[in-house]
Order: sequence, then C-alpha cells, then structure tokens
Amino acid sequence: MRRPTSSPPELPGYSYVRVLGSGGFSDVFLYDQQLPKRRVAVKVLLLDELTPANRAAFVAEANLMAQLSAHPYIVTIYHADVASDDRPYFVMEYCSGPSLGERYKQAPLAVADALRTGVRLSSAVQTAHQAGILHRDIKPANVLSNDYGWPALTDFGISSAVDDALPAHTTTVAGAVGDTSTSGTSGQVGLSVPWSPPEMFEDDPDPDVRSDVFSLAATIWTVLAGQTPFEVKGRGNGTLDLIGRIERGAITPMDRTDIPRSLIAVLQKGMATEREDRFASALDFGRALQRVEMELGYARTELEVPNLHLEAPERPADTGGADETRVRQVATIEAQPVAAAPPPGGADETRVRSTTTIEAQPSAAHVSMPPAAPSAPVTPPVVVDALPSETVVRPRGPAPQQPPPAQVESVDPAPTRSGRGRVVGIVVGVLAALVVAAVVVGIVLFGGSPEEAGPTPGASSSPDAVVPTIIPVPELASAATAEGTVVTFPVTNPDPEDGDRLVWRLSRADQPQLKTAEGDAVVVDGYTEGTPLCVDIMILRAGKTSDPLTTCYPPA
Ligand SMILES: Nc1ncnc2c1ncn2[C@@H]1O[C@H](COP(=O)(O)OP(=O)(O)OP(=O)(O)O)[C@@H](O)[C@H]1O
Repeated sequence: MRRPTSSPPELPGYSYVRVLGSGGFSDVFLYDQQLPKRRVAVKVLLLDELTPANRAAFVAEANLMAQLSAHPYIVTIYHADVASDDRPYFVMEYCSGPSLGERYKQAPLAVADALRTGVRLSSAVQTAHQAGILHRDIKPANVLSNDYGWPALTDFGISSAVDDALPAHTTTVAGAVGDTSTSGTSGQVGLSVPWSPPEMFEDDPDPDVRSDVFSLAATIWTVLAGQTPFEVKGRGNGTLDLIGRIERGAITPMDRTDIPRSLIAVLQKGMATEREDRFASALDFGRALQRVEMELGYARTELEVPNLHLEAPERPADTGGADETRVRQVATIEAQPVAAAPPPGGADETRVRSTTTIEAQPSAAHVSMPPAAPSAPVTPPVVVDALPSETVVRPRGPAPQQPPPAQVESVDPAPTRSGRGRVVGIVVGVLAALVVAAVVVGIVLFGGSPEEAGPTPGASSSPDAVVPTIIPVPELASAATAEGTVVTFPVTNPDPEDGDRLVWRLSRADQPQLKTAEGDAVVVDGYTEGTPLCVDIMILRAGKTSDPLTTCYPPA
C-alpha cells in the first residue's frame, strides 16, 4: 500500500515546489534554489526511518553519488545536510525528463536511441567500476533523464535499509511482472529480479562488474522490447518464474523486426548466464554497442570514461608496467550498518543492503583487450585477471527455491543445467537457432576491442559496414550566435575531403532525423531564451558520419 508523502522540510535558501516521488525510505521533492537560481531535487529521509543505520546509509548514498557526480550520465549531488526537523536530506540535480522506466512503458525506444543510451550508461557504469563501486540495481527506473534528454544514472544501491514494506527498487517481483518496478516482495534483498543476473540468486552471491553488465544489457533489452527480457506475455511472470528463466538463460525473443542481429547478439552476450561468457567490463559492452552504431551508419556515441583517451587505440595486449600508475586507488566505501536481525525464519531475514565495494578497476588505459584476431576465441581482457573481486556482499537470506520443473513454461528451453550449470546463449522458441548463431557470430566478431577487431560486420551484409577510417569531428569556428529564435553555429572541418557534408540534429532523447547544413554553419530555428539549444554536428563522408560535436547555445 502506498504511504502518504511526508511533508517537505523548511530549507533555508530553497522554496518548496512539489513532490517528485517517493522511495521506500525517503521522499523526493522539487525545490527552487534561490542562489544560484535553479530547480533542484531534494531527497529527504523519512521521519519514521531515522534509525542510525538508515541515517548512515543515507549519508553513504550521498557520499557515493558525490564521488561520481562529475560524470555527465550520473545524477549530480550538490549538497547534503540535516533539516531543522532532524531529517537528513541531499540536494541533487533535478532530472526533469521521464525515467527510462516510464519511457519504455509508453513506447519501446528506437534502435539508435537505445544504442546511444546504452553507450552512455556503459560510460557511467564503467566510471563507477573504476572508482570501485558496483551499482547492483541497474534498471530502467533508475535511469532518469535531464533537461537535455541525457540519461542520468541514480540510486547507487546503498540507500535503503529495508523495512516490512520493501522499497520497490530493492525488492524482487512477486506476482505479475506487469509493473516490475513497483511491486511485491519475496525476501530477496538488494536486487530487482527482472534485471538481475543469475549469480544474485545464489545463497552467497558474489557480484562483480559483470553482474552490473548483465543488468545493463537487460535494461537496454527492456527499453527495446518494451518488456523485461525474461517476461513471457500470457504466462506466469512471478518471482520464481523469472528466476527460473534467468537461471536457464531463457530470454524471450524480441517481438520486433527492426533490431539488427548484431545488437541482439551483443545484448545476449551481456546477459549470458555464466559471467565468463559476458563482456568483461561495462566498457567492453559499450564498445560493442558502438560497433553496432557504426555498422548501422549512426554517429558513434562517445564513451565518457576517465582516462579513456590515454588508451592508444592500436595498442596490443596490455603490457602492464607503466600503465600501473594509471590505476586508481581502491575507493573504500564504508559498509552500511546492518539493521537489527529480524525474527528468524522470516521471509525478510536479511533486509539491509550493505555497500558493495570492489577494488577500483584499472582505468580504461589499463583495460586493454588481447590482440584478438577476428577469429580469436573470446579471451577475457587483462583486466579480468586483475579484476578484484573483493566484494562486500550484503547480508541476505537463503536464495529462493528453484521453481519445480512443472512450473516451467513449455516455451522455455529445457534446463541444461542443474542449479547453476553452464548455459550459454540459450534462446527461446523458433528464433533460437538464429539467435544462438548470432551470439556465436557476436562472440567471434566482438571478442576484441573495436580497434583491434578491425572491420566488424556484425549482422550487416556489407563487409565494410564498419569503416575503420577516422572521419574528423567538426569544430566550432567561433562562438554560436542567436538572433531571435535562430541560432547559428559556425563550424569548420579540420581535415576536409571532397564530398564531405555537415549534418546535424538536436541533441535530444528522441533522436531526431539528421539534417544537412548549408555551407559552413548549422542554423537552427527554435531557440527560446532560458532553454539551452544543443545540437550534435557531424561530418558525413561516404555515407558514414563522424563522432558528433555536441554544442549548445548559450554555451554551458
Ligand atoms: N534527481 C531527481 N530528479 C527528478 N526526480 C527524481 C530525482 N531523484 C528521484 N526522483 C523521483 O523520485 C522518485 C523516488 O526516488 P528515490 O531515489 O527515492 O527512488 P527509489 O529508488 O524508488 O527509492 P529508494 O531510494 O528508497 O530505493 C523516483 O522514482 C523519481 O521519480
């Protein structure tokens, strides 16, 4: 049952506007900040939840998000304090757009949009991993969007001490999966079943970066499919149904014809049942999505990961040595205090999530792939060995029981393992053979980094679908100017070739069509004062586009 929203606290320097939403332990309100003037979201711990453990968890969430706040695709924290009524709160970036959870329920995302979102989220998740933080609760509802339509990852998984009414984002789904983000409890803690990897259902889960990769892939699958990957329409989608399918790798085939097989293969690999069969890092997953973008002729979305630029694209296998200095320190996040143990045997025995820490991943500069020939088998990149798996796992109860075979839907493939045996690339129904083939192709073709793999045709019929030549990124020739509603962005091509053309589109979540610019400037009508107008400008050469120059008027 929904609880009433708490009253917004009096905060000096801020005026209350309205309620934005409620979590299990906190409410989020919109305020107007007076100086500097801007709208902010303020998350306030509930009065009823002011236990020392919850306070500590709340503060830990703020600290952890602050550590990652500079990232463009992670919600920014501005400030944290305790209100005069003793409730802790933190002030964060107001994300005015819908969450991915809201968006996919309205309509599945276009392929280009999902790819762009996937690469951006991969950047955010990789950045968290490099800082030593596992998110552990990546799902569409935890991806908000800001004024520019950019995704903003939130809810870093340490905020909730779970009470009788488990907060939606930390619970599993009982009953129908129709509203996967809001319903039910099952005694599982700290995970959202529809997007959780199978290892999270073990008695003593030991998640690592590949667990987040699974949830990331499941999130992108969800926004493309318009439903969660293990949900089967018209069949039982309760917690045990889902867990059974997740453990068997029984992904429901996508009911869309416009999704390239290469993208399906990437997502399948991201959601492989065994972690060894997944991408070794969020960075690798993001790169695989970039390859699909290139295969489809879309502009490649940048991976915004610290120190990524230090990685020489053509570098062969990691040589260690000098690179070691680039490895960031282990980020130590204090574990969340454990709440008093509930009565033994209760379904919610271990309700409190603790912070999950991992050793900081090497920076991207250190994460190099093996020198994979296109036909090379998948070899974990060097980082896997170095991958630290010191994970502070939350206390938790026993794993839920496997569904008995009788509960398994007939459309699911027969389990090929007992418990958590090895299953790779299991798919469902008549598309199974096709998709498995695509997975194999994906594994073979995507085993290496894009730089090493060279042309990566994926599902494209054209062998040169990925053009290895670099198309220069356009540069701003001078500052953009506005006249009324018309903004002019003067642009230069740093390395022009005959036939080059400038193309552009508004930087928006709904991925408008590319337009061709006349001459050396992009002229956009539609500026309104007070709302930045942002565009992605690219050079079009031989049917391929360069990376975008993303620029705004007025400049940020
Ligand atoms: N920065 C923000 N900008 C806009 N809306 C936000 C922001 N942060 C949270 N919200 C809204 O408030 C709701 C509750 O946020 P919260 O982080 O508490 O969610 P939760 O994950 O469901 O709860 P919990 O933190 O207890 O797990 C969200 O679903 C979202 O709609």
